Amino acid sequence: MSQVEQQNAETLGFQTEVKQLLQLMIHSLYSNKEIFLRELVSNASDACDKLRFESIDNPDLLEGDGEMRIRVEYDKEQRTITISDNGIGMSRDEAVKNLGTIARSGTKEFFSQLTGDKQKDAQLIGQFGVGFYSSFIVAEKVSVLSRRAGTPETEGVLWESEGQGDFRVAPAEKADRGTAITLYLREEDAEFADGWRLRAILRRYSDHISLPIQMRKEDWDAEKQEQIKSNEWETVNQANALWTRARNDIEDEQYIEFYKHIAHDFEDPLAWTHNRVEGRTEYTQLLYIPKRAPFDLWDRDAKRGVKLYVKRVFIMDDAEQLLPNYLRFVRGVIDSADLPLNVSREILQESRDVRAIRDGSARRVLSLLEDLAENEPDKYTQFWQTFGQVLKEGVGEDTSNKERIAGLLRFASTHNDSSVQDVSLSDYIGRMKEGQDKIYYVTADSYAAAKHSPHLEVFRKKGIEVLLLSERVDEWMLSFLTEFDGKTLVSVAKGGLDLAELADEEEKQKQEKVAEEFKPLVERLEKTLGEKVKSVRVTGRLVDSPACVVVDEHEMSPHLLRMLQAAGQPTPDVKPILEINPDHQLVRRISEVDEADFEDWATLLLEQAMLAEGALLDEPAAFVQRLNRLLLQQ
Ligand SMILES: Nc1ncnc2c1ncn2[C@@H]1O[C@H](COP(=O)(O)OP(=O)(O)OP(=O)(O)O)[C@@H](O)[C@H]1O
Repeated sequence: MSQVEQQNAETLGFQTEVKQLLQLMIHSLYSNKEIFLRELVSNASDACDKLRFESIDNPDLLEGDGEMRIRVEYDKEQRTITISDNGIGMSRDEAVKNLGTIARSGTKEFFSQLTGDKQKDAQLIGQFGVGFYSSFIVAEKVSVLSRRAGTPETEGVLWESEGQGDFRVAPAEKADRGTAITLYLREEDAEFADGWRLRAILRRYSDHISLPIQMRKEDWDAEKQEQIKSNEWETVNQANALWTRARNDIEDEQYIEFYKHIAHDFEDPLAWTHNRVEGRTEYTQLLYIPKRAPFDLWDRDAKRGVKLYVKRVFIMDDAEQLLPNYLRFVRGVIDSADLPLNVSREILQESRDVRAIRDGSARRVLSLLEDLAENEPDKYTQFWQTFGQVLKEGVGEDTSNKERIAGLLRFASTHNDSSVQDVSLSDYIGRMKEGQDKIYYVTADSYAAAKHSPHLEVFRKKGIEVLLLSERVDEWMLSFLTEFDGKTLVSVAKGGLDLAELADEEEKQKQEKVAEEFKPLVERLEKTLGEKVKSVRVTGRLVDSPACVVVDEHEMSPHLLRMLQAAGQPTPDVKPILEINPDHQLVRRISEVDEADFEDWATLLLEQAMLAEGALLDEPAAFVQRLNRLLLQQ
């Protein structure tokens, strides 16, 4: 009979998401079952870290025992494994909340991305993190006996579940604080209740855990021909903080496992950097770049990934002051030798040491990225695809490193005619035409809109490269990035575009002549369109399109205006400048139409220019009527 089937026991349902996660996990993660141990040891280690931190202010919590440790026991006959820790433990309410619900940011995104394809979903689950629930990959029943540090022995809790729809909780006695989790293994998973097997898994996945992980010592009994457990405990991992070891003494495999522990990620990291910084502020940093984006990457208030330690004592998770926001995808550990142990978030905000750590860490991450970009371009491309948009925020956020961040940016460009963002500003400069001293770009709502922008026509004709920008953050970023390596960045959609530098004498003369010739039409258009435009002028920038709209150099681009409007922000009233292509048949035709039709033609010219540029028309129905009227005249 189950231990929980007694008085005062309560049966509660799992949150729907937990049920779903359990189902998915059992069916998707069967090929990598042994990870359950890593997850449980990782939680046990976190629980000890939390207690150590809370006990700085409240030493009574330690109940006279400050030696944290994790123990792993097994019973072959009973087919059980028990993982116990003397960490912070859980009260009844905490057990119900923590082991019955998922309250993590990104949960909604995670569930919305599931496909039903086992392999893909397994990967997603890995990214999301399975934690405690991974016990059910191998266990048909799990029982958790826990008591929060500092509470009476009678206030323990026993939690039990078969990992189906519900779980049971009941009050329980527990002499020592902390948590003991017992897995009742499924018959087919009995192999895990074995000393060799458990030791091997612990060494493989949990060697970096800084607390001792202990198992009962075992000796070979020649007579019985089996391993006999003694009462003595032995430590089976190295049990010192990985980041305190010398780089040469750490295998890549160990770095990778450590990453999985701190980042709660199944995937290997993309790259890492590990350094001891000496001097006025002393600290050790071990920082990782993940391969995949977490589910809450776009949530600027989501947890950050850097854990703060002070002299190897865990202080806090997601210490946002340790890295600038635009590097929020970085995971890792920073261990300071200077900060006080009782440091609070408020102190962190003001500390000079923290500022030094933050600057130093940002520089390290940028060096790591520069190194990847130069020496491992494939990895850098992967990085850029995943986190490029976040890094772009740095151009505006981190003035002291602006030039370095700009050097790391990658763009789609007319040069390779593909949506892949792999052109750097230096690549662009290296390909500049003779006489060209500006970096040209276009911004639009999508790659396709950017690529087909009428503003590009003359650049195509002259073979001048233009960067194609279509991410939301781009406009904002460009307002900070006006120059790179002494070259100004110029939007091809802004009025002041001076292509004179690229036109020869003959062309210039021709343009002036044409402008004179079209003066009457320009004036007529201006009069007819009135308030709808700021002005009308002849342009040399178009080849295939009859007209386009531009804004003045210092005005907000139409794309930015639209983004602000969509976000409900107030926007200035910016009127477009209509530019017409004197070589286009339609433009020639307009100069010849009857006065009665002229307004329709003029308005249509403006409207189609706006549509081509990605704008929404104020009166789309009127546009359609106008178009139909003119079509029927043919
Ligand atoms: N050994 C333990 N001692 C105390 N609390 C624990 C222990 N194991 C789990 N918990 C509590 O249960 C919560 C849920 O654990 P779970 O492993 O599902 O998720 P997590 O550790 O928060 O995140 P992840 O899924 O990324 O590992 C933990 O956040 C912690 O509060």
